[in-house]
Amino acid sequence: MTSTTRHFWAAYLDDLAYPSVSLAVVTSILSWFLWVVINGTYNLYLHPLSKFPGPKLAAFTIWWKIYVELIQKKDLVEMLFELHAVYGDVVRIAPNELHFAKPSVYHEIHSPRNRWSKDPVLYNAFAEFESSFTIPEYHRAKKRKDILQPLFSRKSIISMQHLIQDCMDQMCEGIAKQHGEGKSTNILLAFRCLAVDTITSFCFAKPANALAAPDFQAPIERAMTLSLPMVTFIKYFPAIKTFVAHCPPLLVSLLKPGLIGLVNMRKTLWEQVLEVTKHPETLESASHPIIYHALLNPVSGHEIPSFTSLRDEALLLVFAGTDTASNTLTLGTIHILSNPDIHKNVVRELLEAWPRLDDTPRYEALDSLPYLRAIVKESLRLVQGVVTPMTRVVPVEGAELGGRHIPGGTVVGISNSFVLLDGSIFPDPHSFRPERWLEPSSESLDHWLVTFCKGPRSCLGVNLGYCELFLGFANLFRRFELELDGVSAKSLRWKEAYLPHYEGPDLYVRAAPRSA
Ligand code: HEM
Repeated sequence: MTSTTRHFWAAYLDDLAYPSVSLAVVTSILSWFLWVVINGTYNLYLHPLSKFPGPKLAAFTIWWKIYVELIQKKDLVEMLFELHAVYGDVVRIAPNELHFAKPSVYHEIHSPRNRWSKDPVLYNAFAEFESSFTIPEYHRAKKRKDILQPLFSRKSIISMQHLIQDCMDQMCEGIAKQHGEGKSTNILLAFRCLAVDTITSFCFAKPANALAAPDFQAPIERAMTLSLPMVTFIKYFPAIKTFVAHCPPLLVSLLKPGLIGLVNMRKTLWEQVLEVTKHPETLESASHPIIYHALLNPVSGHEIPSFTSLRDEALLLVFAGTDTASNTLTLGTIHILSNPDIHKNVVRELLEAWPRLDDTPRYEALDSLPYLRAIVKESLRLVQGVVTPMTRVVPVEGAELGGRHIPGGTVVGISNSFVLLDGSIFPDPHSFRPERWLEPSSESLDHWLVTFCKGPRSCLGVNLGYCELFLGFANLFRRFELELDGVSAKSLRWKEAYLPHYEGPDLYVRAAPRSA
């Protein structure tokens, strides 16, 4: 024993005789260490998942995954591809979590027959209270989604498409104005502003007015961009979420000035919730049906959500509908402009279907254009929607996945990337090839287009999403002659932050308005 260790133990034994703060600290650390070792040993050798392959450290402790994501700053999905190459189709990536690689397992996990819960660890990171997105249990989430579903049905979207077209018109005016000033357009910013105004005008009849910001530099856009990467931290350290949610606006603006747009947006949404809950009669003055008509309707036989839950529902809808749609439009636009043949084909089809610029076609007409349809699908495929595995919890009785029995309580997932980038389903999967959706056998591909997820927890906003994509591509490519300004499809770089989070250079596009 060295003299230092001798000294430590002597002090420790002294403390035992005369308990003190230092004794409490040392005892807590030793107990914690002992607990980690006992728990880790149980996880390795006795846990129901101990027979599944994977890195030993991942099986031992959740800290391995935290280390990879937060310290190494590696994308989880990138690591998953590496792990499957070593360990095969099923990998244990945390003490109680399995990830699968076979695309067929996607339809087993997200089967319409399943009533599985969402994994609370992941989904609690998104909001403090309940919303259709974050309620873990199927039955409770279904009740909430059933209330909202009619508003987001295809019929409802078709009847309210003028709201979306109004946002398109405003975006196109902004782009034309930039052209008039001799500027190129940052197309990602333009689409983000478009998406946030569309969702806020559709859901609340209160557009965020992001499209009115000069050069699409809207504070709300900036704030949403800054806040998304926080999800990766918050899922492991949920206390951060509570801190941020209760932080006085002044402190937020001092700590992270970019987040002030979010503070303002929350304030606006919450004031509306306060107004409609206190004075439901104000809903009569709304210009069209909004989410509160459904959520606060006592005759529908549903429980009326609490004030806090309504608040979080509103905020989550804005987040769910903004980056998803704008990422898809951006990725598609940059790929189309990087491929002259694809560009020519889509413009030719649009000029035929939309001969006079003043006669803007309706969504139903655009939806039937085969090449535009192929563009929309290929953009959805390559953008992938959500890249982090959308984890679900296997019910107590266990389940068969990929031909193996999975014990009840296991957290299971398969990232969208393992389906949408699978070369046996989509040959040359990293290339943007709309033609793949036009080939005779392409109908069977729809089964694998999982960008909106599948099953009972699939996207509530799928119809609104499709309408935005068809109108977005059609308006941009019909109304403008476009070319890339110093970027290409190779510039597109994304980092995983649950969604793909754009990290590449600013995506400038020169957009000259067509005269007819
Ligand atoms: C291109 C556009 C969109 C894509 C690719 C997309 C994709 C997805 C995906 C993959 C999920 C499953 C998430 C998970 O379980 O972790 C989801 C769920 C959801 N989406 Fe979308 N979405 C889009 C647009 C929208 C829009 C416009 C809204 C607005 C209403 C919306 C609202 C929701 C909601 C509320 C859920 C939660 C459903 C549930 O948990 O049962 N999405 N979306």
